[in-house]
Amino acid sequence: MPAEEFVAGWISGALGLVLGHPFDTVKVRLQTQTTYRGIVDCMVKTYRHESLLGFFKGMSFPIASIAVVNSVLFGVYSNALLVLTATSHQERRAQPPSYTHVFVAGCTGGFLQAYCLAPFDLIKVRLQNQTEPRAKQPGSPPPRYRGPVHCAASIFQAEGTRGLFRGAWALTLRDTPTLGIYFVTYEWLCRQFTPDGQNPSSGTVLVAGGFAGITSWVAATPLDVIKSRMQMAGLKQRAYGGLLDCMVSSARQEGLGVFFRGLIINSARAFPVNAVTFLSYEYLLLSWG
Ligand SMILES: CN(C)C(=N)NCCC[C@H](N)C(=O)O
Repeated sequence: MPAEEFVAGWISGALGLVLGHPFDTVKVRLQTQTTYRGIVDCMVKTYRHESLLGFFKGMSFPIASIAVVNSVLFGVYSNALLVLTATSHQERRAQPPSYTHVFVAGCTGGFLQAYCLAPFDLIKVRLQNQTEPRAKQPGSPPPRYRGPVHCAASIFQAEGTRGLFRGAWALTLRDTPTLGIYFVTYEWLCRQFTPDGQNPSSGTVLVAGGFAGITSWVAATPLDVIKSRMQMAGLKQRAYGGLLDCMVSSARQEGLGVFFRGLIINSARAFPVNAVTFLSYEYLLLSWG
């Protein structure tokens, strides 16, 4: 099993993650809290109340976890294509796989990464939703979680391993098809702008990666909202009876627009994050031969 894809996936994912985390914090807050009037209001309030550091809450854990998550995604995707088409990453420009194979390999990568991602994502969302300033201010209550390890330990103590996988179902449903869409969009755009048999230029990779990110996140947003709400359930809002109950009661209370909360910020974040992720992934694999 070629291992370079796993390492390239890890490094490229980490670069994309740092770039996109401030957008991600605003998105999670808009999806799970009703105190903000929109993106700008959320950004202004976060900055005033918590300074620039507020945008980077909950980032240390994803940085550590991206080693697992993105390397599983890209490593499984590439190795699934190897099984399906008997071609290595280097051979795939000369013998491009069919879009069906790309979709199936993407879904497989998405499905497996979702299970690795679930506990890390839960902790990230819980920490991002703590709006208390970092520096202790007189009269303000201390945040519920002191950091990622404390957050993980508290959830584990209260609810056991199952608690750490809260929202995992919604996450799997979100990521399995949308990662198929992600890789198909990337491949399709690369092929449109690249002569047969050649490697795509850096510009093509940036644009194709960016649009792959946007397309997949547009498709993922409805389940992303549900996933974030289920992860927060039981803390501030009421616990839901399951995924369907969360969907129905969110739609009843807030209208169908609720499924598109965070869509704009998700898309704005997705372009630079995935442009950088794919560019560094392709570059690393090319330079390792
Ligand atoms: C629609 N979904 C779930 C994705 N496209 N997932 C791939 C993640 C890529 C990058 N780390 C990001 O966070 O955008």
